[in-house]
Amino acid sequence: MLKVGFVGWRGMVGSVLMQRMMQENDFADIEPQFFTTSQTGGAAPDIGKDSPALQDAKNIDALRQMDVVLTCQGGDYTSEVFPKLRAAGWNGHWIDAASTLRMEKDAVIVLDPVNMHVIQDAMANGGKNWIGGNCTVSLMLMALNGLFKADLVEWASSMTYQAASGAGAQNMRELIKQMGVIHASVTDLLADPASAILQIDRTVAETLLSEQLPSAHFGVPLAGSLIPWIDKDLGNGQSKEEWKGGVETNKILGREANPIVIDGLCVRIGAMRCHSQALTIKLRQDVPMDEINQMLSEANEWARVVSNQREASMNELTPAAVTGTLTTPVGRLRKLAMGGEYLSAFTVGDQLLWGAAEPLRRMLRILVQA
Ligand SMILES: NC(=O)C1=CN([C@@H]2O[C@H](COP(=O)(O)OP(=O)(O)OC[C@H]3O[C@@H](n4cnc5c(N)ncnc54)[C@H](OP(=O)(O)O)[C@@H]3O)[C@@H](O)[C@H]2O)C=CC1
Ligand SMILES: N[C@@H](CC(=O)OP(=O)(O)O)C(=O)O
Repeated sequence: MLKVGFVGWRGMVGSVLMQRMMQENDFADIEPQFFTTSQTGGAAPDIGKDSPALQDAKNIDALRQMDVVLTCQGGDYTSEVFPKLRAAGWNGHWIDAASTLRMEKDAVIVLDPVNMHVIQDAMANGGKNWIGGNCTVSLMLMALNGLFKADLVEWASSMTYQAASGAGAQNMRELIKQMGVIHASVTDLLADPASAILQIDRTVAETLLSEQLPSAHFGVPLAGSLIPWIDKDLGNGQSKEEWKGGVETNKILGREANPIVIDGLCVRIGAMRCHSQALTIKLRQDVPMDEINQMLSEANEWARVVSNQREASMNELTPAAVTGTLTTPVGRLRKLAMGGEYLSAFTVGDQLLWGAAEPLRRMLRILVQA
């Protein structure tokens, strides 16, 4: 059995990974060892089987005993520990949720329903570094897999509606606190059916910009507003999140030499943990809608086409409907007024499942079954 060291298992992404591994009985086929940056010697989590006490996640000698290290601890941890571990001669498999190593030459961005061929090629060539993709990119590729498989995408523009969870657990809490403060500022007015809506609106607008609104994590209001910038400013008008859309998509697809142009704007909205994206896709040819629907729905078992009708879109194509599930529905599919080669699409996916934990869990299974 492979000895697998888990780091970052109690964080938000790590907890979702633990839940999924227990649901799929993955722990039955590995020898787990849990690591920590803060509670060395503490008890391992309850995963339905005994595992030894927590070890120090910075202890290179302890990590070297593992066949696989799977980390959801974050980029700072990866930057500090990964080079030391490799320098110490460790030749095991490193599976990571953080972005740090994604664009390294010897790293594969893993999303096996989309790029199993890339993973298999790397394994055959001795690849050892397996990195989860950016959530927005992975969710877009899961939903639109059929079009990429058929090499129908000439270019795509993705306009995103990204959930608070992408910024971290504290940001999710802050979003709800902001909602609470906004509601509290107008509770009396709401209770009075005769109160003027413009009075309510004015009070809410003042609250959004007041000191009362908690904004230590987002820096600005998200509830009742949005934030049209995610991740670093690259200095050329593009955010780092937007840059990832192009480079990571092409790396996942294994087509860096012949890239598809992907670009757009990334926006944070007040959803909890589902990212949504509106896409304009330029097809290489004018393919009929029934063929497009079929390609998309047959591409993998999680992509599901939602018919482009009001009721279905409102009920099945929203963060509220998709949260906590592994489906990556795609809808609002129609040819745009620009012509038969221009397709619109709207997709939603759980940012912590296919967006973060699930590709890592499945990469571990691939190694276990190899
Ligand atoms: N959030 C996201 O959407 C995505 C995140 N990632 C990557 O995953 C990394 C981890 O993200 P995320 O899971 O959101 O990070 P968290 O902040 O939830 O967890 C990170 C670590 O913080 C420590 N920690 C301290 N206090 C607590 C607490 N009260 N509860 C739980 N953990 C605590 C834990 O380490 P210890 O047990 O050692 O103390 C934990 O492993 C990110 O930095 C990023 O690189 C990747 C894709 C998406
Ligand atoms: N940046 C993403 C979340 C994330 O962690 O992305 P990455 O793994 O590429 O750093 C978001 O804010 O929604």
